[in-house]
Amino acid sequence: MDDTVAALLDRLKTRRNRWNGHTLRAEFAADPDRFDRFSVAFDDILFDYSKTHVDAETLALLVELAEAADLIGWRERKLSGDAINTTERRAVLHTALRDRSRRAIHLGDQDVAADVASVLAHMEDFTDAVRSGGIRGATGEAFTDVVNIGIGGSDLGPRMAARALSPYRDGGPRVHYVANVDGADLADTLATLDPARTLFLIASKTFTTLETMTNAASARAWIAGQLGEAAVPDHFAALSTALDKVAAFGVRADRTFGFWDWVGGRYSTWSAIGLSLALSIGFRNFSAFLDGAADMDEHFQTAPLDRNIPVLMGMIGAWYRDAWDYRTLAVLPYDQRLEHFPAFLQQLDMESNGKRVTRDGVPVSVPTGPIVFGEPGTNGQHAFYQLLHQGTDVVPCEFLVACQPHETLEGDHHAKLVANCLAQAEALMRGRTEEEARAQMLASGMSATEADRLAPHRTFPGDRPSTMLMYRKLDPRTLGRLVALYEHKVFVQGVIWNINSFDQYGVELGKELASVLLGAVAGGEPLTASDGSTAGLVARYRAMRGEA
Ligand SMILES: O=P(O)(O)OC[C@H]1O[C@](O)(CO)[C@@H](O)[C@@H]1O
Repeated sequence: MDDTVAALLDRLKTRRNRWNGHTLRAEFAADPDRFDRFSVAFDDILFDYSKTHVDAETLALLVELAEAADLIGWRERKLSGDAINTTERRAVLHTALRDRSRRAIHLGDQDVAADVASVLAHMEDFTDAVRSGGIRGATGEAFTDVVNIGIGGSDLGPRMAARALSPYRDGGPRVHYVANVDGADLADTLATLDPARTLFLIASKTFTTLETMTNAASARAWIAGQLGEAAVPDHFAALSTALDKVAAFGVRADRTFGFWDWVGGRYSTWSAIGLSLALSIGFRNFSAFLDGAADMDEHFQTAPLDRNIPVLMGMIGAWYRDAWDYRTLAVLPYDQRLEHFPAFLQQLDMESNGKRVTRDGVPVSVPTGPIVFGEPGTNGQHAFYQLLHQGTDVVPCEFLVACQPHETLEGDHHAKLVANCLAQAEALMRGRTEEEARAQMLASGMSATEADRLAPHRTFPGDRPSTMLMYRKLDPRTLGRLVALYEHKVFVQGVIWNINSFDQYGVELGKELASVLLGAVAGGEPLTASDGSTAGLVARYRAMRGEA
């Protein structure tokens, strides 16, 4: 890590001491303008960070840190197509997938904008034809169901977005997502489907991933078994960079949607990998989703650092991770249709920034990415919020909430939802002192002895930080903005930590060992290199199946 960056991180650690014996609650009491000073709006999205331990001086230090880490330079290098994924020697150009200005970028002989436009046009034609019944299955039936077979980045983004934007389906096909190699995933999905009306999308950047290839082979066998081998080409499309492997699987060229090695898996929803989403919500809505991301790209590129939402989110996260040693991050959407957003962010954040060496391969000197988890509110309130409020670990929280619902139900669902969201953030920050807890119990008529006994249990330490993203409505454009916002946030943190956010070697060792173990698990081949525990478990597994 650069000396200036390290010195600034040290100054931030010292700055943290300002909060010893001082609380956010006191800060709000002393500063009636705190919300205005520590919130920023970008069109329909408001980012409120006034409930974090940021003050004017800390904000200035965080901006200085971003500048010292050369965030602006890295942002430019990324956009220009430099190979900033240094380990894999690849450009990182997912922003080009939604760049409506079609800014010219050439990678060697490749005209990136032209290639993106051509695949998008193909996706649009296909989407329109499937949705209108122009493209049908082998028996002449229109497609009512689309099954995306993919995992990781080839699953989580489109799955999350299709659920989030389900009100925009407008007669489009139902979309299903099969990821797990556990046969239960595919079998349970197939049980609900009519093969004559089902279209499969095999989504895999590499077209080698064990889970996806296993599920694709079984889906292919299911169609061949139900409709005959000749029906297979009519019921499959593929989304991949590995066009030769797609052809070998038997997918027709006109059903093949390509993308490129400069699109990372977890950043690929904007590419052909988003086809299931486009089929679900129609291409016009898919375009609005891309436009929303482009809006956020523009904001990230042009807004001053201290008014730049992804920069602020990234820097605040880095401040809590490095100066406060907070190890986790809860993402809490008060928006049921964002139920898959935490899982999507787990891959985006943890696969990107779960790194222990710098770009130069030396151990990092500060903690990197947090453990990300979350659930939609209000459900999470009845599960793990106890720990958020009274546990021994402080968990910074990111709340998300829409101002307008899609529903027009009787009753006050949305007002109750929003009241709960705001209340949780307030409760985490404000807390309740032991005196307040005791006074409340006495006021309710409880005896002094009982109030004394219960007071420690009913005390909330408070001063627990959270941010709030409040947006008008979860429509395609806003979802595009939110997803791009988090992409940039993760990038910002990778720059501060001087790590490569765009490789994922950490997933490989387990995959390699699984392929070694498969022979022993499935066929009883001798285990030569495994430890005693693994060998014992394999033996037990085979014995339980009567195969030993
Ligand atoms: O799209 P593919 O090549 O099947 O890969 C799926 C996922 O596997 C990973 O390589 C590792 O989990 C992810 O980065 C990727 O999104």
